Amino acid sequence: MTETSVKFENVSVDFTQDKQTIHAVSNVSFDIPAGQIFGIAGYSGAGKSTLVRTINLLQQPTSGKISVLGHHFFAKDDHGESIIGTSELRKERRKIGMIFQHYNLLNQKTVLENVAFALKHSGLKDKEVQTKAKQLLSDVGLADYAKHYPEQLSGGQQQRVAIARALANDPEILISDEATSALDPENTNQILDLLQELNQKRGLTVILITHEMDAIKRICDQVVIMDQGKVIEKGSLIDVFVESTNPVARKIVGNDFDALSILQSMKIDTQKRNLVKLVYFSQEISQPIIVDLYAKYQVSASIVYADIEKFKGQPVGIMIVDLNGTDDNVQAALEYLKNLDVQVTELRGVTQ
Ligand SMILES: Nc1ncnc2c1ncn2[C@@H]1O[C@H](COP(=O)(O)OP(=O)(O)OP(=O)(O)O)[C@@H](O)[C@H]1O
Repeated sequence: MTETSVKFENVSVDFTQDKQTIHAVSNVSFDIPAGQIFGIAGYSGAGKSTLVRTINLLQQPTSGKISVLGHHFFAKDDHGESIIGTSELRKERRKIGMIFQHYNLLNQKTVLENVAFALKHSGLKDKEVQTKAKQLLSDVGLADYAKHYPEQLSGGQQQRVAIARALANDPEILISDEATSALDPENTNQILDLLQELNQKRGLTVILITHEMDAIKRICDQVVIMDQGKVIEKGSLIDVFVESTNPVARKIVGNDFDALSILQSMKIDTQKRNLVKLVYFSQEISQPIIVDLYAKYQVSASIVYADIEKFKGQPVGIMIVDLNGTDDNVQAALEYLKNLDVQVTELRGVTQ
């Protein structure tokens, strides 16, 4: 398996409408590592769907370069254009499954027939098709629903059928474009957990396009935030949700972890106080930190703000503390915290 599943290099997509040019995607470059759950988030109209449609060339870029699973798919610059051949593209597209907000199931066919339909060109014999389709339904938790018709199923169950169908050709990449947007919170979480299970069991790369930040926080390893066609933030969940200082990205991901917004809302004067933000990755660590700082360095730490959030099931804590002690002791205490793998950001003067 290649290490990078999708590589975008300076990808742009323009549309012309009523003689106006819409820059739906502008000069986007990033890699999606194989085997990850990779989120692409942003407001409606940010360019997310257009960008992911370039992966399997359902949408041809205006310029830029795209490689998928180590294969060159498309390149266009001032010197010319090169595009993967039609038959090779057809073959490669089988490695890319897609699910959408709309399930697009055939209502006159049973659930099993819907999945079997996707195996029509697989070269398998009828019996093998039936066996594989049944296995796929079992993989998505619908073993008992083979003979049902789509309309007899809930939205969440129908999306499971769509997932089974998308997995029919054993893809290496599954693109989920707002697949949970029409579902209630419980069904949303069940579908997200299924995507995570498929990622873990099959090594499937999942590309999750969504405007729902809770979905990203629940299962993604990395995320890019798009706004007006551009990537404005990218990195791990901690990089984006906790450490980002990009004002638009902050608005999109929320302010729960943003020290600046927290301090502004509390009207705290950061000029006069020795405030630091501590981000740590274990629930148990907060109490010992405070006690240790005093015991080891005679630095008292009053808690201004504390919160714990789960990122991909792992609790992450954020505290803003006001440190009091001699300058040397405060510096020694900060070094001690950094050695404990606590991310330390000094906040003196962040609010003016
Ligand atoms: N075929 C098209 N012709 C003209 N404009 C388009 C076309 N497809 C998309 N756009 C425009 O490109 C921009 C990006 O749209 P896109 O659907 O990629 O955004 P998005 O982030 O996926 O949002 P949403 O979740 O609402 O679909 C929007 O301004 C949209 O109106």
